Order: sequence, then C-alpha cells, then structure tokens
Amino acid sequence: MSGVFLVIEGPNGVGKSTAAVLLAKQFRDRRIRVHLTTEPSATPLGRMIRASESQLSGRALALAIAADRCAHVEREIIPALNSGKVVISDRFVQSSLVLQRLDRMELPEIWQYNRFVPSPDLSFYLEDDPNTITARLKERQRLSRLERTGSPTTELDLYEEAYRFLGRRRWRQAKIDCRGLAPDEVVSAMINRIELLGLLANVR
Ligand SMILES: Nc1ncnc2c1ncn2[C@@H]1O[C@H](COP(=O)(O)OP(=O)(O)O)[C@@H](O)[C@H]1O
Ligand SMILES: Cc1cn([C@H]2C[C@H](O)[C@@H](COP(=O)(O)OP(=O)(O)O)O2)c(=O)[nH]c1=O
Repeated sequence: MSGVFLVIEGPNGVGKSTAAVLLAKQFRDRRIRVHLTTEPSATPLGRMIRASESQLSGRALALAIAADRCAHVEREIIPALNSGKVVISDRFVQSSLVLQRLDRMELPEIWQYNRFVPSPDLSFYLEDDPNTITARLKERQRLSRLERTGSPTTELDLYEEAYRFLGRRRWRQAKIDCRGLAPDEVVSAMINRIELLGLLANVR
C-alpha cells in the first residue's frame, strides 16, 4: 500500500467532520489525491445501520458496525491506499471502543470484533472542553440514540480510556487539544503531526 491512512476521532460535536473536510482541502490544494470517507460507511450496509438505530443495539450493533468496517476496509480503503491516495476516515475503531460501550459492551469483546482491520498510519483524537461540546450539540436538530445515551463528559472519559487501550496495543495516534482553536488551527496542528512523522513522503 503506497497511500496514507488517516483517521479522525472524538466525541460527537467535537469537530471531526469539519476537520476532515478542511484537511482534505489542504491536501487537494497541494495536489495530493484524497479519499474522504466516514463510518458507518456510505454503502447499503452503512445506510441500513444508520436507519436501524431503534432496532439495532448492544452486541448486534457492535457486530454490524464491525462488518461494515471490514467491508469498508476491503472494498474502499485498501483500494484507495493502493492507488496512492491519502484516505481520511471520519470515525474508525476508536469510535466502537467508545460508542459500543455506551451500549453496555466491554472493551475486550469490542476489540475482538475489530481485530480484522488494519491500524491507521495515524489516528487523531480530537478533544475539547465538555461545556463547549454541549453548547454545540444543543444546536443540533436531531441527536442519534447513542448521542442521547451518552454525554460529552461520558464520551470524553471513554475516549480517554480507549486512547490508553489503543496505546498499549501500539496504535499510532495523536491527541489534539482543540480548546480555543479555530477549525483551521485544528487542521494545522494535525498537519504538523503528519509532517513530523514524514507520512507524506510516499504520496507526493
Ligand atoms: N474548532 C472549532 N471551533 C468552533 N466551532 C467548531 C469547530 N469545529 C467544528 N465546529 C462547529 O461545531 C459543530 C460540530 O462540528 P462537527 O464537525 O459536525 O462535529 P462532529 O463531526 O465531531 O460531530 C459544527 O457546527 C461546526 O461548525
Ligand atoms: C462509527 C460508529 C458508529 N456507530 C453508530 C452511532 C450512531 O448511532 C450511528 C451514526 O454515527 P454518527 O457518527 O452519529 O453519524 P453521523 O453524525 O454522521 O450521522 O452509528 C456506532 O455505534 N459505532 C461506531 O463505531
């Protein structure tokens, strides 16, 4: 694989999708080819998972998400990496280590279901002040079942645990403290980490 696999993680409302779009734009401005994607994926299975949140929960949801992730990796992420693109995924394994726990699943079982996917070249974990995130979520028209189950404080606590769990498994990750940062400053911090690690050497 000659591309670079980047993941953006963090609690609902922290700014993942905003950062993903801006990061993709920065790469495209530098004539680097990008594949921007999200989980659940934009496939029929991913759409079914989004539409089934009142019927799917706990273990069934954890397995469905893991199945969607495997297909996403095999059919979309690996082909894009093989063609030399930078892949940016808005959510990946760390999301399951947090969201499935809100649904009463435990870390070792969730991890088992996710053992078939490759670790990213770098997984960013965006964190911010829980009050800032709460204020942003108040402006959302509709929250998903799991968004209503958790709270920014609970999600941040679970994200921190997942970050340590993945760190013990040598997952390549970088925490970005977004407190007081505008979206373009968050993205600059991400690009600094990417350049520090020399991740773009093969895609230029
Ligand atoms: N760094 C930031 N500073 C201020 N507002 C932000 C920032 N990043 C995102 N936002 C705003 O916060 C809201 C949630 O951002 P979004 O990217 O949708 O979060 P997520 O994908 O993590 O749920 C949006 O209204 C977005 O414009
Ligand atoms: C990526 C992911 C999503 N989900 C669930 C949470 C939500 O109910 C649903 C949609 O994810 P979400 O990130 O809320 O999607 P969006 O904000 O783009 O609408 O999928 C998991 O349970 N585990 C995961 O690992």
